[in-house]
Amino acid sequence: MDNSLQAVVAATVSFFVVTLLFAVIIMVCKAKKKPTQRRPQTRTISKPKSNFELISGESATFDPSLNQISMAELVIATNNFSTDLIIGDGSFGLVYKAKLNNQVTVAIKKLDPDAFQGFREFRAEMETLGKLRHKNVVKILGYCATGLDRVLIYEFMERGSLDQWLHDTSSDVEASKQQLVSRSPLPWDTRVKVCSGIVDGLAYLHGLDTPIIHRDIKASNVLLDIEFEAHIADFGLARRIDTSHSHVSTQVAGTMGYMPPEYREGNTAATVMADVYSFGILMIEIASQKRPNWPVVLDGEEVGFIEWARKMVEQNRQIEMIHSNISREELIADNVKQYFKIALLCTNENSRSRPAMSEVSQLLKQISS
Ligand SMILES: Nc1ncnc2c1ncn2[C@@H]1O[C@H](COP(=O)(O)OP(=O)(O)OP(=O)(O)O)[C@@H](O)[C@H]1O
Repeated sequence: MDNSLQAVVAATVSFFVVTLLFAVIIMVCKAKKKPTQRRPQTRTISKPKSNFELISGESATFDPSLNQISMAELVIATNNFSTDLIIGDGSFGLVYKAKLNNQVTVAIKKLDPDAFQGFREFRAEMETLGKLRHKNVVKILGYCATGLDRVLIYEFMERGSLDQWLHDTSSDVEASKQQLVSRSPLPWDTRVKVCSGIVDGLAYLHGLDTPIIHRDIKASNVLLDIEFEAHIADFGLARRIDTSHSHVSTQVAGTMGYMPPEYREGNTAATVMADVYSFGILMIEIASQKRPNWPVVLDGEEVGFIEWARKMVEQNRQIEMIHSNISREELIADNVKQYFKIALLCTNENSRSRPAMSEVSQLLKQISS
C-alpha cells in the first residue's frame, strides 16, 4: 500500500471513530434528560390518588375543585353497590342513594362499563355540569374514575325525578319507593313552581357566554328537592355553542315526543330553540299528566299530543286539559289560560317565533305571583 492510500484509510477510520464517539455522547445526554422531559401518560387534577386513572387528557376540561372520591369509599357507602340502595335505572347505569364519609347523602350514578356511551356520558357531565353553578341545575359533588369504572356523585334530590310524580313509574325501580319521600298528586301551584325552576335553569344555560343547549329536556331529567325546587339533570347530550354562530350542526338528539318539528324536517342544527320547544311540551305534560309520546283521544279520535293541546286551547277547554287529580278549586281560569298560552308559544312550529327562556321566565312569574 502506498503512502497516499494509507493516509486515505487512516482518515476514513478516524472519521468513523469520531462520528461513533459523537453518537455515543448524544445518546448518553438524551438518556440523562429523558425523565424530566417525559409527559405523564395519565393526567390528574389536583389530588392524585393511587386508584385514579383517567384516560390521557380526560381531566383537562373538568372543574379542578370537583372531589375525587375513592372506589373504596363508594364501596363502603353503597354496601358494595347493594341493590337495596338503588333509586334509579337510567340508560347509562344504576343510581344509588348513599351517605359518604362526610355524612352527606348523595346520589351515586355508576356508569355501565360495558357501554361506550358511558364514557361519553361521564365526559359530557364533567365538562358541562361539572362547571355549572345554579340553583336549578343539579350539582355534581364528585367523581371516581378507576380502571374502567366511571362514577358520578350528585347532590341527592329527596323527591326524585319529576316523571315519578306525573306518571306511574313504580315498575321501573321498586326499591325507589323506600328511598324517596312518598308521592301524592302535585298541587297546581307546585306545578307552576316546578316550571319556573326549569325555566330559570334553562335561562341560565342559554344565557352563558358560551350558551349550553341541553337537548334532552323531559320529565325524567328534572329532579326535585325537598322544597319541590326543580333541578335540571342529565347533560349527556348537552352541547356548548359558539356565540359567533347561532347553532351547531350535530346529529338529531333528544327523546320522542319532546323533539321539535324542525328535526323531522331534517334540520339537525342544535339551537336553544329546541330546548324551548321541549320545555313547552313538558309544561303541557306537567299540567295534563299525559305522556308526550302517546296519542291522545280527542272527541273520539286519536290525535298527537301537541295537536290535542292546540285543539283544546282553540276550543277554550284549558281547564279540561288539566289532570283530574288537581282540585278545580285550586285553579284560576285566567292563570290556566296564560299557562297554556306560554306552552303553545314555546311549541310554535316556527322556531324563530318561540320566546327566549328569559322571556318565558317573566311570563310565568305573572301566573305564580
Ligand atoms: N341526584 C339524584 N337524586 C335523587 N335521585 C336521582 C338523582 N339522579 C338520578 N336519580 C334517580 O335515578 C333515576 C335514573 O336517573 P338517570 O339520570 O340515570 O336516568 P334517566 O334520566 O331517568 O333516564 P335516561 O338516562 O334514559 O335519560 C332518576 O329518574 C331518578 O329517579
